[in-house]
Amino acid sequence: MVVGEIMDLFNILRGIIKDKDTITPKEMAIIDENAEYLGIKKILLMENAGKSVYEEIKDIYAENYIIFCGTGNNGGDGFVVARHIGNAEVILIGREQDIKTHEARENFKILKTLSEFGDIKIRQILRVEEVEGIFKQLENENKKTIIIDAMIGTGVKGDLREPYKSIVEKINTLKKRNKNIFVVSVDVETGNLDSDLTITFHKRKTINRKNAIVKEIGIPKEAEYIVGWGDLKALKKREKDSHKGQNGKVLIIGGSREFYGAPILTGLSSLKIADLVAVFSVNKVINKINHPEFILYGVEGDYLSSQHVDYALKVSEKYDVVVLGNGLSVNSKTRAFVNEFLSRCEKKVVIDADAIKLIDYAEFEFLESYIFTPHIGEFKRMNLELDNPKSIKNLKSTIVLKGEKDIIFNNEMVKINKTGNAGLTKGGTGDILAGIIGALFSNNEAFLSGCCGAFINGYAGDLLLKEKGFYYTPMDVIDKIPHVLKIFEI
Ligand SMILES: NC(=O)C1=CN([C@@H]2O[C@H](COP(=O)(O)OP(=O)(O)OC[C@H]3O[C@@H](n4cnc5c(N)ncnc54)[C@H](O)[C@@H]3O)[C@@H](O)[C@H]2O)[C@@H](O)CC1
Ligand SMILES: [K+]
Repeated sequence: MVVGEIMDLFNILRGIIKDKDTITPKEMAIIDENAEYLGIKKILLMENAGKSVYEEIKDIYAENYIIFCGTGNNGGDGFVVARHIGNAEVILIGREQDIKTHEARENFKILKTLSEFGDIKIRQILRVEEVEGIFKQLENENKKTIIIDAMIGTGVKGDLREPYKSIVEKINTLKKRNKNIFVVSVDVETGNLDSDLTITFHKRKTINRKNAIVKEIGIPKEAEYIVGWGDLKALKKREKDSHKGQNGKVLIIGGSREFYGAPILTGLSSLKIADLVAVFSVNKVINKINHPEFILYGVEGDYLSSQHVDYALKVSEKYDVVVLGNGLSVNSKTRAFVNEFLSRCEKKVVIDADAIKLIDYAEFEFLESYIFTPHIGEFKRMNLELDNPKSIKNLKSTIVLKGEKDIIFNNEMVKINKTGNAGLTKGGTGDILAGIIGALFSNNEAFLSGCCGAFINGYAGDLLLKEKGFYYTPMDVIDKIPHVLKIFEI
């Protein structure tokens, strides 16, 4: 499939799977990072965010501006608003050295310099008692005052802690007592703050309690649908004190008399990420495996068949994810195995290669617990009518359609991945992708696992292209997986 065809297909899917109007903080963080992946710096977005708040409030009459800023990027937006207003009192909740991000720090430094010459005042506080005086004064203030809440935005975790909790309560009480106070929240209302106006960025957030005004801040629509390092950062982090098994247990079911290498490649790539990897196959394959890292389950015969289903199901109970299909061969025995296994298996399954060809799609239900990884030839057998919205609406499984660009979709989301190059057309690289996705799927949602798997696999190929040109092997790709994970600090 050439790139033009891939883009046509992608655009058909985008026509059916509509963008969401309201997004979660996690989705916003992915978009934000992927805007940077596309070359748009976060500090530019912060500038646009702060400026858009200023534009929205500049015509509201006020003589006083007090901006409460937290130590994350929501606070950073507040610093930008202060600079645009020009005569504001900024209250940083924390110390300068507590400011968490580069962008917020840069904007704070500018404000500090401005405060030496102009009408910006800065205070750094740790306890609510340090602002009691301000609240007392504001209670009897006759001048119109705008309080800006740049305390916490989409980075909120759990219930509000002090001193935020008390500051929010104080502002709520103050508003009831003095009608001259107008409260504006930046992006998200902090805690249960009773703000009069909320200005949110790019898209409405699921955690907005009020009807927020949405402002564009220069995030291109492509940042919503391209796979980038933002997706990788959304993967569940490996805990430092985690123990064996917590980072994924993957069972590879595949292999046959003819094809013994495919499940090994899948297993080896899974092993770079997951804690435990097992291979279930015919003994002809198992006997050829001499990797001490694998747990091995062998059965008699040339092919897996229906008589092996009970055992395969029993074994699969010990694992988080099954990767099914690599090197299985296509015949009546393996067809019976695949269909019976899937109809009885309740685990998450990555369905690849021959398994995609063997499924009887007439009675098949595309469950949420499945990820399919077809190339276009396999995809065509899957009985999905892409120009029929009904067919896509019922598609709960995630599909990773491999090609020069990979399209990842289900009935709610569609994304495209641009990592990878022509060196990845060699036999075996598809097995590697299935292994990576299987490992990620142990601890992450299907769609995110599909996106990140495609990105990691392609990026490994891109590193190799730089080093060796197009002539690298599947084993080289496997060896590069840890490098990719290190680059993106996964
Ligand atoms: N997503 C985007 O595209 C953009 C985001 N920007 C801003 O960045 C914000 C997100 O920034 P961050 O991810 O740095 O996070 P936030 O600044 O929203 O929040 C993180 C800070 O809040 C503290 N915090 C979190 N939960 C708390 C709780 N329960 N009690 C007390 N303190 C708590 C954290 O310790 C940290 O200091 C957005 O809301 C938005 O305002 C903008 O700069 C522009 C672009
Ligand atoms: K806020």
